[in-house]
Amino acid sequence: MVLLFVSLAMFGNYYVYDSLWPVVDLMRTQLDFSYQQIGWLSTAYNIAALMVLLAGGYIIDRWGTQRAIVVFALICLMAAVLTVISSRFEVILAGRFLLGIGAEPLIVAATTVLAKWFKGRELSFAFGINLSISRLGTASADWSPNFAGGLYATWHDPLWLATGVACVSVTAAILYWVAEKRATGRFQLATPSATEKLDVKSLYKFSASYWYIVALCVVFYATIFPFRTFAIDYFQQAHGVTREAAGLLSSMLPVAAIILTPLFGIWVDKVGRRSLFMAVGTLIMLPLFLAVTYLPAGPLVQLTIPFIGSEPVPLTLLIVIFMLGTVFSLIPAVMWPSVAYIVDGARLGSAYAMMTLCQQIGWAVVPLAIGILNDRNAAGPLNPGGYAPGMWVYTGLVALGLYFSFKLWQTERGPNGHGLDGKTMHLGS
Ligand SMILES: C[C@H](NC(=O)[C@@H](N)CCCCN)C(=O)O
Repeated sequence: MVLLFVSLAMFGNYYVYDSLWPVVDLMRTQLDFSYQQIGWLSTAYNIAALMVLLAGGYIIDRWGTQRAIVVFALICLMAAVLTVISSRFEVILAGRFLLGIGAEPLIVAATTVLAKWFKGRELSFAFGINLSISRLGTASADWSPNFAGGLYATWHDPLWLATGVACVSVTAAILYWVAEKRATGRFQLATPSATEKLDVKSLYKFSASYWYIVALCVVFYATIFPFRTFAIDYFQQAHGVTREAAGLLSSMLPVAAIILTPLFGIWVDKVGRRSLFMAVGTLIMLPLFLAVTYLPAGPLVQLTIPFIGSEPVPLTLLIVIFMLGTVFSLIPAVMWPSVAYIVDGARLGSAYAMMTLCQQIGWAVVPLAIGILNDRNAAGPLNPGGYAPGMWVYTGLVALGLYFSFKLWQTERGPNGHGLDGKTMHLGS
């Protein structure tokens, strides 16, 4: 029950975050927002998250996970309301900032709960379930133009729906509190160690391999999340597909991740070669953004997601997005657990906190840069070529990722390796 309720709280959290992307075109036409302003709505979340992550797990440790999760879910609900109640850009921006304050610590608190309940038992499986249910929130937001198409006459109605989903998140958080309270004393729970706290003093001791993984993490998420920010609008404007079809296409990323991430996890656990998998994933990703930009769209094919919708989409887009979804499953499935293999247990919290902090910095900068580039190049249905510079930025970032993953692979094959290129691995102390 704890896993279910915490995952439902995460479902709401991911839904609210991603609910903005299907209304980008409406915000541009009805509120006259520029792409740069849309970029700011993404960046504001990361700036807030950076500030909260710097405070570390202090609040969670002090309040306990029960109170912390309810409070963070309530902050997400207030953020959802603030994002929708006014047409003023500053108010919507404040809503996205508040969301960053609530959402990222909620993710940290949820991770702490899982560690508390499942450490020494089925922790990886519990993480997998939790991440899949969270990504279902992302997919549902992408599907909302299909199952709630009637709301898409205005930019605000879909965001009121997101506010309703945030209420589900708060309810789930309260139910988790009740469930854990009732279970206290009946189960022996682990006390999570310094999980997710940032211990700055110990950072200089991390190996080169760790920093290559962090660098890959930065460029990977600085590519994939900003691409998702603009993807639905980009498919509509540059490829002329409907919002419904664009939503289905965009949802291929989280849908692939829901299905493939656990499968890749099992595969990699079996065969090892983690650094090679990361390099191969990055290599597959390299041509994809240029492919959507320059390849012919190809014939229309029917994309059907059972119970959600069925829309005609260009074949080239479908193939590219499916490949991107595969990479979105492979790299996180290999990258995050790899850290646990090369950093010893006592410093794992700091290692993950540092990685998440760096992730936010890259993820903060790129949407803004893409927004500015789209505006400067007058990107739109009359000038689809205006989106190309942004696509080159993504490609440049992936090329950097390829360099980092190659360096990681090279290091791991040498005398300073930790066995990430080997077949079998043992977890650090
Ligand atoms: C596991 C990883 N999670 C994150 O990167 C979080 N810090 C932010 C997720 C925000 C999604 N709305 C992932 O999702 O791959």
